[in-house]
Amino acid sequence: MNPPFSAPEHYVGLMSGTSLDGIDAVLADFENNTCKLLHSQFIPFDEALRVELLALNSPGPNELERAALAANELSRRYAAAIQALLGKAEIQATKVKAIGCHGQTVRHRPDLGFTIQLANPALLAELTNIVVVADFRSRDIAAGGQGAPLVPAFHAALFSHPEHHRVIVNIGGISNLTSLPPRGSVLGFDCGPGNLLLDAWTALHLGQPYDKDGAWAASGHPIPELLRQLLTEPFFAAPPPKSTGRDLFNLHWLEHFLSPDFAPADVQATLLELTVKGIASAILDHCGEASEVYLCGGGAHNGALVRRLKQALPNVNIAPTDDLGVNADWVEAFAFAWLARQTLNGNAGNLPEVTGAKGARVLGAIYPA
Ligand SMILES: Nc1ncnc2c1ncn2[C@@H]1O[C@H](COP(=O)(O)OP(=O)(O)OP(=O)(O)O)[C@@H](O)[C@H]1O
Ligand SMILES: CC(=O)N[C@H]1[C@@H]2OC[C@@H](O2)[C@@H](O)[C@@H]1O[C@H](C)C(=O)O
Repeated sequence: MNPPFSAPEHYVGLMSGTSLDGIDAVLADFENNTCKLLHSQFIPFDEALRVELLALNSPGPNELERAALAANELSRRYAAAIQALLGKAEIQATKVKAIGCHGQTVRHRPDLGFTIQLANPALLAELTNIVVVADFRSRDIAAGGQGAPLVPAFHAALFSHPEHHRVIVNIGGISNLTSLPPRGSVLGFDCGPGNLLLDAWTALHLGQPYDKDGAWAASGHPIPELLRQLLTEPFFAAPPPKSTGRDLFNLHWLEHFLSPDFAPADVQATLLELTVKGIASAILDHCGEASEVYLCGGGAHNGALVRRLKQALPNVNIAPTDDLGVNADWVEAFAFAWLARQTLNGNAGNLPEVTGAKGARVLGAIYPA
């Protein structure tokens, strides 16, 4: 039955992920419990902020102060992204119920009981005059969970099908999947690296931020012995719940396995295979009955990667989430708009069966307008 009246329920979702490419902002409407993506805006990081955020992923001098300053700078960029988004949408800030602000992950150590997403939500509330919900992951970790991935609850709400077993795969800096069987519980976990090693190797050797369409990787030949070595990383075989980040998968990790004899293009081809293998094995080992795989995140634009994934999974249909009505570039930011609404409504945002938390929890902290 429809409620007696309905009104738009506008939320903003903000995501700046492990790829460190920039800020994704979306305006969503959840009127009548539907999920509609209305507008989107991407703002790339300028080089200085990108370099500083990357540096803050590892221990360094004076990092407390630098982290606080970077959080302030990031929040000013978030506010600018929201201003552009609302301008495009011709919507006043007063019409937005809340901003779901993921922040910038610079450490993710659920094993040590913490995760850090840089942001200054108080400054963001001050600059936008909109309620901000932030720090979504800490409560799940406090409840014994991984604090990630959090998007599976949103994937379940938006993409489940009564008969088809669907898997949603996000290929961002890290790749993560959500398995949505028609019956039975949702499964979700990080699969391993998505684009972040491919990006780092491309930056090192070509001076470009990423390998467009996977063309450089496609020009090389995977090195079987290197791939075998990389796959000995225990994260790949570990059972879910599991999550990871730059704390593990970074250039230092890769360097342990490299030999000066390897041609850079062949290493890139091997890194592409590593991403493919991480995703394909996760699906084959944990989502056996799945017939449909939908891709989102920037990796969905990497033609070479998608081609190899299709070869590795010949028995499933692979398509972008655009085929389910949501542009592959905006799924994560959309999820954080949805998670903010869950929080304001006093509803849980995590799925304990995914993160391993002791129970369902209302996530995040609310900063009034
Ligand atoms: N045309 C393309 N060809 C190859 N790779 C691409 C292309 N477009 C985007 N990408 C990759 O996608 C990345 C950005 O992906 P995305 O925006 O999903 O990352 P993210 O938000 O940081 O992700 P996450 O939080 O899930 O780790 C880029 O760094 C690049 O590696
Ligand atoms: C700690 C952290 O920021 N994790 C991110 C990251 O990027 C992809 C993958 O690793 C996923 O676990 C998560 O993001 C998405 C939005 C999530 O929580 O579902």
